[in-house]
Formats: sequence, structure tokens, C-alpha cells
Amino acid sequence: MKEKIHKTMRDNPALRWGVLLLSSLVMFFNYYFYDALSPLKDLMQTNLGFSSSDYGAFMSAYSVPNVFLAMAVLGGIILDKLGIRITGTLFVFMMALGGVITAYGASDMYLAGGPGYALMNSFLTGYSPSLKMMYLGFFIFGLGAETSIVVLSKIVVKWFKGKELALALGLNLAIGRLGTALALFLSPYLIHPEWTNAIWFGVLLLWLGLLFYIIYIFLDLKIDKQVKEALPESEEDQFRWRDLLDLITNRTFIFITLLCVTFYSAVFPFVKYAPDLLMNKFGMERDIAGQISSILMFGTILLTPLFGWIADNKGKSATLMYLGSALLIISHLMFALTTITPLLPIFLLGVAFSLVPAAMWPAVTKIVGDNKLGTAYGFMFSVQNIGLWALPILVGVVLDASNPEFRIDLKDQQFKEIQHSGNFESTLNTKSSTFNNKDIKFKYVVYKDSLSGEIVYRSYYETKTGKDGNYSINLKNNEMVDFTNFDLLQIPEDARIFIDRVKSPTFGDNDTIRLLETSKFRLDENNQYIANLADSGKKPDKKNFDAIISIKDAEGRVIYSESQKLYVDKTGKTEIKFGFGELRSVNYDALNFKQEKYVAEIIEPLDYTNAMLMFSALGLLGILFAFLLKRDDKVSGYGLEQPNIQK
Ligand SMILES: NCCCC[C@H](N)C(=O)NCC(=O)O
Repeated sequence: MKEKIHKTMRDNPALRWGVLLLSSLVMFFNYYFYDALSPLKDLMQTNLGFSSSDYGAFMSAYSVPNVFLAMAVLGGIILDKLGIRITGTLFVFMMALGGVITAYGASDMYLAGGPGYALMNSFLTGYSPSLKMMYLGFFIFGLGAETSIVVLSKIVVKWFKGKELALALGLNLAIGRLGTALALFLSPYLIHPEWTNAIWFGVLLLWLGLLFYIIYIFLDLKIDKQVKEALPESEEDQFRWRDLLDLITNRTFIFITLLCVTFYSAVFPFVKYAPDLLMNKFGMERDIAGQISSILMFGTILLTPLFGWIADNKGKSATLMYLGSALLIISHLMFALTTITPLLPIFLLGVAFSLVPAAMWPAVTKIVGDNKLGTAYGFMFSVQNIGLWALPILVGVVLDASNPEFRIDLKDQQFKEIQHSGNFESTLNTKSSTFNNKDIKFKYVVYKDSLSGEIVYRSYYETKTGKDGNYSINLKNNEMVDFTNFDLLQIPEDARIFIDRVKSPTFGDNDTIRLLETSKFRLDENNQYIANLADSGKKPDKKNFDAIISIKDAEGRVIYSESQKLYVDKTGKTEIKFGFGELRSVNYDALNFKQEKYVAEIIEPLDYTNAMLMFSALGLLGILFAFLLKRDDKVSGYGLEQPNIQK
């Protein structure tokens, strides 16, 4: 008898790959937000008063529900009971909600006493209200995120089973990792004019993810109807407690789970600190540090499929995992003990982070079989989250312990003297000699008062340390100032305002037209000035244009300069709001820190040696478990060294 072939939407390649695109984008936004804050560690320290331990605790909030509520397992059970549509919407919504709460906790509105501030200020008073609100936000985000990964993988399996499943799962993960890479790359550029914009951008993506998920629901409803007509309901993928028991009594599975937790703990938490490490140890700018950290993830997108192909066709999965763990240690030790260009250890880490996942996840299929795969991955994710929870905290604590005096408070008298002379001299307080005879970057931060933590001035200085870590800074060389409160400026009577239209942003100063030069100007109480470009006869041809606005003294020295988008009305008038654009330069001598209440500090670079040694120790554990796994495979005969594809 001829069997009737039911065609479903799964058989339409455009629809199938379209579903993969939707689910991968949700994955991408998930991974993006997870690392959107990684290049902003120092900004959380200076703007929110976080210590490294606070930062670590905040980052680990993601994993708390996954460890203590075993969400990746529980989420899998909920998924079986409530189905893809309800579970997915619920958990993707949680990600988006968690994102909003995280960003809100860092916002000016919240810091000014917005909703929830008083409540967060009323308990555990040793921790800042921002830390508590952001912790709650990242907790809810993590609650949604890990279970969402389980749901998204299930969607891919649903549409690709019996078709290009391995490729689809690989692409799904690769696009997720692209999210991490882009977050590390993009966040440093999104901190202007307000640093929290970089967080809000990630939040926007999470809500876009929810929208994409809702679009997917319509396709899911339709395919369920078609599949029900075509096939009887399958029970084989459902969660069973008995499966879990089988898994945790399987020694090979335990070894691979232990390798998973040690290996991933030395990678994902490292990424959370990587931009800060590069900024502190190598004195890099934030954007370059973000770009170099992102190479790691971009690299894995290319290399994981390559190593996956090797494991599929040539075998040697256990050896590949062993090799990856060895590279992990070499890379972390390089960061800890050498000052070799960071490109090399980052590259090695990228190779390691491609080798182990490419070999490990498919190897689980051989150990547990297809029908327990959902439970196995859920369990591994939950155990893995123990590491993703503990490591950021431990690294933060180790950083604080190994850098007890990296923030030097400038006491009143010292602050006044420094203002006058512009000179500051000190010696680095670190135990390691990594920072001796090196070009190092320091931060100088002035706060309005000790309570609010509101920054009024921040600049960076590069100087060479001596053989014992001694250094001196001349505050007047403030070419790298990134923030100043406009109200600090003392503008002389005979100063002039200059407006230059930027013709091409690429060439900046070298391609400008002078539109206005005016003396005897008055700023109103909001530091606004209405300029009349019609008077100068240089009305720009465009209504909106990029401008450089400068205030110079009578001798033509720049007192203050910023870039702003200006709008010119029909009569030729344009309104300048000083202090709202992107700061370009400020003359230190024109700053007036005369009020008594300012608080200032010099922030030295953090010594990451001990933290990186800790990551190396984890790598050592990883290699031990990889060795045990390889040895055990010979006895248990799962064939981890055999090709995944049997010819
Ligand atoms: N969103 C970043 C953390 C993802 C952890 C996730 N449980 C996982 O293991 N993903 C696999 C991978 O290699 O990215």
C-alpha cells in the first residue's frame, strides 16, 4: 500500500530557513545583552561607585536562577507542559523585562530617587541601590535567557529534524555568538553622549526579540495544525525524571559535564572582564579593547564549523577537547604572566573556544542518545551556570583583594595643591612588576560631593612608570578628558564663540567652514546661546548640520570645545546648548574647582595577574577532566574518537 505523504511547512525551505533566522535573531539579542555591559566595567565603577566585587556579583546574577532554581532543567519541564508558544513568550518577555530593570537601575532617573530607589536603599545598605536594582534586572534577564536558549533550540529541532539539523543548530549558536562579538565591539561607541545608552540599546534589541518571537508564534500555530494532521503526537522528546537519574549515574556523562563547567567558566566570565583587562594592563582605549575582545567571538564563528567538520568526518572528539583545554591554559597564562601582544592569547583562546564546543556538544549525543538529549543539555546548562555564577564573583573579589589601593583619594589639601601645581606623583601599589617601566593610563575623577557620586570632571592620562612603578601625572596635559561639567568653566569677559560647520565627519577639523565668530556673548542660566547666522552671512545650506562649537580666549587659546548637531531656522537663528554635545577639549586652567565639597581620586590601572592565574587554574581542571573523559571513553566504548558521521 502506498503511504500518503503529508507535506508541511517544514518542507518549504524558505519557511524553514526563515524560522531559523527568526529564532537565531532572538538568540543574537540574548547573547548581545549578556555582554553589552562588559566593556563598561570602569564606567560602572566611576558612575555608580561599583567595586570589582560589585561588578562580579552583578554579572553573576544572570546565573543565580539557573543554578538555584535549575532553570535550564525546570524550563525544559515547563516547556514540555506548556509548549513552545507559552513558554517561549514568557521567557523571552522575562529577558526583555530584565533588560529594562537593569538599564533603569543605572539611569539618572533612578539615581535621582525614581521609583524603587527608596525601597532598594532600605535594606543591605552596604550595597548601593543601583547594584541591587541592576542585580534584580540581570537576575530576571538570566531567568529568561537560559530557558529561552532551550526553547529556541527546540524550535530549530522541530523544523529541521530529519533535514539540515546539525547545520541549523550550528548556525543558531554562531549567530548567538555574533551577538556577543557585536556587543563587545559596539558598546564602546554607544556611550556618548550618555553612557547608559549602550545598555538601553541592548534593551531595545531584547524587545525586538520579543516581537520576532510573537511573529514566530503564528508560524508555530500553523505547523502544529499541519503536523497533528500528518503524524501522531510523539512522546520521545519529553522530560522524564528517570532519564535524569540515568544521566547522573553515567560516569562519562559526568566527566563531560565537569569539562563543560570548568571550560565555560574560564571563557564566558573571562569575556566579562576582557575589555577591562585590556584597558588596564595594556592601556588600550575602550573601543580598541572591545574590538580585540570581540575577535575571540568572531573567530569562533569561523572556526567552530571547521572543527565540527573535523569531528564529524575524521573523529578525535576527545582529543580535540583535550587540545582545546591545553590552549585555554596557555592563553590565560600568557595574560597573567607576560606582556606579549594580547592578540596572540586572544587568538589561542578563540581556537580553544571553537575546539571544545565543536567536539563537546555532538559528543553528548553519543553518550546519552537522541531521546535524552534535551534533558542532558538542560542538566549541563544548569551545572555550567554554577561556574558562570561563581567565577565573576571570585574574579571580582580577587581583583579587589589584589588591588586594595588602586583608588587614591585626594584629601582636601592635596586636591587644592594639585589644582594649583597640576602635578601628582605616586608609586603603583601592585605586587606584580607587570606595570614597571611601562606606558600606563591613569584616570582622574572629580565628584560633586562624596554622597551623590555625581561626576563633574573625568580625564585620562598616559605616563611612563619607572622601574619601581613610580609615576607622575601633569593634570594640565588633559587631552583625554571625556567629561566635564560645563558649570565648572570660568569664561573670561573677552572670550569668543566660534561655530564651524563640519563638511565631512571623516575629516573633522580639517574640513570645516567657519560660520560664526562672535565676542561679547551672554549665556543664559541654562548655558544656552542663540546665534544668528544670518548676521554673518554664512547661513548653512542644510537645516541640520554637524558643528564644532568652541570658546576661545582673547589670545585664541581654546577654553572649551564640543561637537553638536545644530538646527538653523528660517531666520538664520540657531540655539546652542553648551554641555549637551560631545566634548572635544577643555583647558584645565579654566576649570574652577573652588567649592569645598568636591571629592577627587586618581584611579590606577588594575593588576589582573592573580585573576588571570585563577582562570589558568580552571583551565588546569579542564585538562584533567578532558584527560579522564578520553581515558574513560576507551573503557565505556562510546566511540568519542570515531567520526560522528558513520560512512
Ligand atoms: N548567553 C551567553 C551564555 C550562554 C550559555 C549557554 N548555556 C551556552 O552554553 N551556550 C553555548 C555556547 O557555546 O555559546
